[in-house]
Amino acid sequence: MLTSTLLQGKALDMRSPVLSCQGHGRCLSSASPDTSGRLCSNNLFERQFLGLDSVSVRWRSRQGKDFIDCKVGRVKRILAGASSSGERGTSEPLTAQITFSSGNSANSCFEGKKLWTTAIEEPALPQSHTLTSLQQDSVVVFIVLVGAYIWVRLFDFFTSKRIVGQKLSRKLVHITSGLLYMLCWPFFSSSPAAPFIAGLVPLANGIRLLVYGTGILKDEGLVQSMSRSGDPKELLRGPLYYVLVLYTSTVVFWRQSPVGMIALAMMCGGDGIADIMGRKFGSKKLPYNPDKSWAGSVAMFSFGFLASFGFAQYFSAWGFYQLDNSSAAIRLAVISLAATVVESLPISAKLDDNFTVPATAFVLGMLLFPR
Ligand SMILES: Nc1ccn([C@@H]2O[C@H](COP(=O)(O)OP(=O)(O)OP(=O)(O)O)[C@@H](O)[C@H]2O)c(=O)n1
Ligand SMILES: C/C(=C\CO)CCC[C@H](C)CCC[C@H](C)CCCC(C)C
Repeated sequence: MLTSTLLQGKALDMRSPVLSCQGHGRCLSSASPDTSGRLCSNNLFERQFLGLDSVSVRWRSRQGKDFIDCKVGRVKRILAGASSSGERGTSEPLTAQITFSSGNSANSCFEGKKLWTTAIEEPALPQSHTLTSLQQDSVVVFIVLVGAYIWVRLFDFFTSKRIVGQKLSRKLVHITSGLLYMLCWPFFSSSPAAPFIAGLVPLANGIRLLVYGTGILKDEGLVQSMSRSGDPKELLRGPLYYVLVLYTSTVVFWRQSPVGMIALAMMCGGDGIADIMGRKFGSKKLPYNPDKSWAGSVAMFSFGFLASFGFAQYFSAWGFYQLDNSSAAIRLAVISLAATVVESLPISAKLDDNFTVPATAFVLGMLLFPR
């Protein structure tokens, strides 16, 4: 574990954080205040470091002649920089996202845009000791691809053995596939190529749906567990939209923004549970749509909100972003309500829920959770 010693005797610039010099490496002379840090949303400050594996930060803010010690900032995430080859060499710059907060209003400790940075020269680890980003992503994507194939085959089996009815099987695949896929996102590397490698999973399943949906190949089990009517062409609608939304959320938003996660939580969790609860308890129909019910919509709002809030905690725990829980809860509730209202409209015949629900979440998510 690295030990840390704060830079001593540095006349702190107004509201400039002091990055500690730490580790087994040799501390180089501290760099001059560097304005290259990028002010991220939600109190994240991103800064490229040379050769660092970890930094610890203490942010002090001067108010008059006194300093206010903010809560010790901590490194949320070291995002390994990658050279063109996608490999991280020890000489490659790293990006650390660091959170700051303070005993008083965060702003007073966060207005600074300058960082004192201290680079540490570290002995280059022999390549054999470090799994390169590409190796890590290749292993993870292979595991998830196999997992996806087995997961869908499992429901084929349950359906064929009549352990689970065809309608319920389809909905369980709908609910669980995307959420399980999202749970795997943190295991990919922090290379810029990682989301595109992870996106191979929905892409491969989309190709599978195209091949079986167009009849190029036949697979009765897959069709039964993925369609309502048993018509292979149905794979080219709801299921195909579903994997396209998974792919879009992965490559456009990935884990750095909650927007993609919210769309998947609403499409997979919310819309999926609406069907199950609506069919079971949906005796009271909506006044403007006899095909949908209050039970289904209430279930969609509740489960969609809980799923998105839960995944927000999950990704925050991994350090990908830091959300203020009360503010995030309100924004997530607004998005969940909007997506639920859109899903309840009598438009499913023309516009598939697997398009309208995530589209609503994408638009509102980008407005309420700007990058
Ligand atoms: N708000 C909702 C949503 C669904 N349902 C119930 O669930 C059934 C299927 O809902 P729907 O969203 O139409 O699912 P599908 O479109 O069939 O399935 P998918 O979204 O996977 O295409 C509806 O007929 C209804 O009985 C409901 O009662 N209330
Ligand atoms: C029936 C479905 C939607 C209609 O509303 C769901 C279709 C599911 C896809 C065919 C399979 C998707 C697999 C995921 C991309 C990856 C899941 C990985 C995880 C580890 C199970």
